[in-house]
Amino acid sequence: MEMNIDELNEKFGVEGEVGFMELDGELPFITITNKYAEADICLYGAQITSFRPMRTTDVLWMSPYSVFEKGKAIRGGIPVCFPWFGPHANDSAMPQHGFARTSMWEVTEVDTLEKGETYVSMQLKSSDETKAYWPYDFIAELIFVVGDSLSLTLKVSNPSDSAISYTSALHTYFNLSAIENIKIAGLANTHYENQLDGNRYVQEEELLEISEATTRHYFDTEADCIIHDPYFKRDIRIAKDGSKCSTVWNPGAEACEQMSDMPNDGYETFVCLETVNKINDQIDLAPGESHETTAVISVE
Ligand SMILES: O=P(O)(O)OC[C@H]1O[C@H](O)[C@H](O)[C@@H](O)[C@@H]1O
Repeated sequence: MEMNIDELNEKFGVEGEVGFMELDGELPFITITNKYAEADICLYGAQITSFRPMRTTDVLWMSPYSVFEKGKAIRGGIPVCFPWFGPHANDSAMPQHGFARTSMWEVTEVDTLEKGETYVSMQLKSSDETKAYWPYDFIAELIFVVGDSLSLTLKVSNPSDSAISYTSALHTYFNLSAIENIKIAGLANTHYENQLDGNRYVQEEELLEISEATTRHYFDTEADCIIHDPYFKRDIRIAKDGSKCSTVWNPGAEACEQMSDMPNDGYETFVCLETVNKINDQIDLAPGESHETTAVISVE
């Protein structure tokens, strides 16, 4: 049973730190304020839409034209793509990026950790509704730790007695001063598939700069990536675990114009650098197994 705002506040609210409210329409959000940062997480999609370490501008980009309506994906923050990332493998009628981002998640725990960070866990379990898209049993948990860094972990468990396989992404939209100002470190000498021409390449440049529509899926990337943004005077570091694939996406001007939930110049102020399990890193879970994918985002 879905809990209402009063019930959520009663059960999980923490005076002065964690509250529940309807923001941007009728969708319920968790709002977090602690000594390190502020953050907003929507229960629809378990999607964090804002992470503001103290005295810095938002690390996450949100489209001002995003819709906040059940049945539609929220544009910005960190959508969770699961149990598939990208189009469905063999049925084009299925939703792009799976159903996790358009499902209501249940809050299972809220806690204040020893050093004052806020811990939130949310859960999405298989149901008749999810089985209409994907006929398997699963338990997905998304665990956030909001401190001076933001950590999120997608843990997927297989409670059934047959194997399951999935792909996923923590599809992070980073807020930039401007796309032409940034350089991304951490991807040099790695192989990638360019989704826009279907070919595979090696990135020879030390630093990636983005000057046109870009959709690259990098393999065997386990190192930290750093987005240097000199005009915002910050470096954003993305460390990860349990993921060997990273996707870099920016739609560029032309594709951006086609997207109704993004202003025409939206592409100028974000880049998606996504923590992915796909291509050579699909996850296969035997009965009883689980897998954790973690991204830790910090500002330097
Ligand atoms: O528009 P969405 O369904 O949210 O997808 C946005 C983008 O997500 C990923 O980065 C894919 O690689 C892109 O091909 C896609 O355009």
